[in-house]
Amino acid sequence: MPASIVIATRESRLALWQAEHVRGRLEAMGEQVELLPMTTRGDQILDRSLAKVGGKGLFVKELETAIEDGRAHLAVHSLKDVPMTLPAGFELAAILEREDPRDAFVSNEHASLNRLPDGAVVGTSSLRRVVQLLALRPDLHIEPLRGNLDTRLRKLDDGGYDAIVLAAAGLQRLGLESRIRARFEPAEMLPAVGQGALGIEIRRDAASLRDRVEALTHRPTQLATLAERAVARVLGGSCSTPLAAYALWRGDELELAAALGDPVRQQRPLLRVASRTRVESAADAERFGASVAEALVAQGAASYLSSAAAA
Ligand SMILES: NCc1[nH]cc(CCC(=O)O)c1CC(=O)O
Repeated sequence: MPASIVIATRESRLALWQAEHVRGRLEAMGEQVELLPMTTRGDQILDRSLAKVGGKGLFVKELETAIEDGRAHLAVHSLKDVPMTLPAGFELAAILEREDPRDAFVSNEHASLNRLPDGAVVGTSSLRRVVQLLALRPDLHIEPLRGNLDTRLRKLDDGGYDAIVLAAAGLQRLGLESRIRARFEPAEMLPAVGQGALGIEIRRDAASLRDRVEALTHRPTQLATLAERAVARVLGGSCSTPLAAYALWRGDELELAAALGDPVRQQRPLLRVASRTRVESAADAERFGASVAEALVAQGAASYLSSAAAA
């Protein structure tokens, strides 16, 4: 019996829930597991938009250092926070079954986006959510909203916003489902790449650990999210790119939808692509995602993306 597996985790309630969830799954397979909680730069910086301070990688870097140093063996991430290309020497050893991928409308006074009064204030710092909210309701005032889930809910309750938008999966994991007033259908608010799924990161040279962990992979989620991640990778997306991509199984075919907004001219019409094909392997999924990215390029994605570079 090998020694216990150490999971490096952020200390937010959501990160701890996710790490505990994976601990439970591994223990059910007979593994011994310990958690190593740590604070990351991304958790410390709450006053600036993530896009400006270095992106989502900020939440991941310290965890990777702990794995590199041998203080921990793996990290559990919300897949949507994992950069499209991992640093050399790391890989995703498992992708767990996706939970609710949708975005949630959260408000104390209002039942849904459609019922918000003209000019209402909606909180989100996600450019993906901003451009899709404005496409649905050009009258809205969007205000930045950062912090972990509890912080964002407190800022709503303090009266700074009429409504906020959060991932349903995060709220559900923390037992905060009752805060959800409405769920957006993917057709109106397309989820982020990987939203609702968990990924397990290990060192690429940890072959025996990979063998022990990869049994947690849910193959349909893995293929769907590989396709989504390929869209973002081919477009060269970062978190300053208002990109959404969501893949859904229809029998043995994968249906992949993607939407791209302009990060600067946020009212510009979104570019949208939806396509469906048979997917049987990781290579199929990545090719499919790349073809959807190419379709966005054919619609003029470059002019949307160069807006980000100029900003
Ligand atoms: N960006 C932060 C983040 N990363 C993962 C989730 C939710 C859980 C998930 O999507 O798996 C959230 C909160 C949110 O976007 O509202």
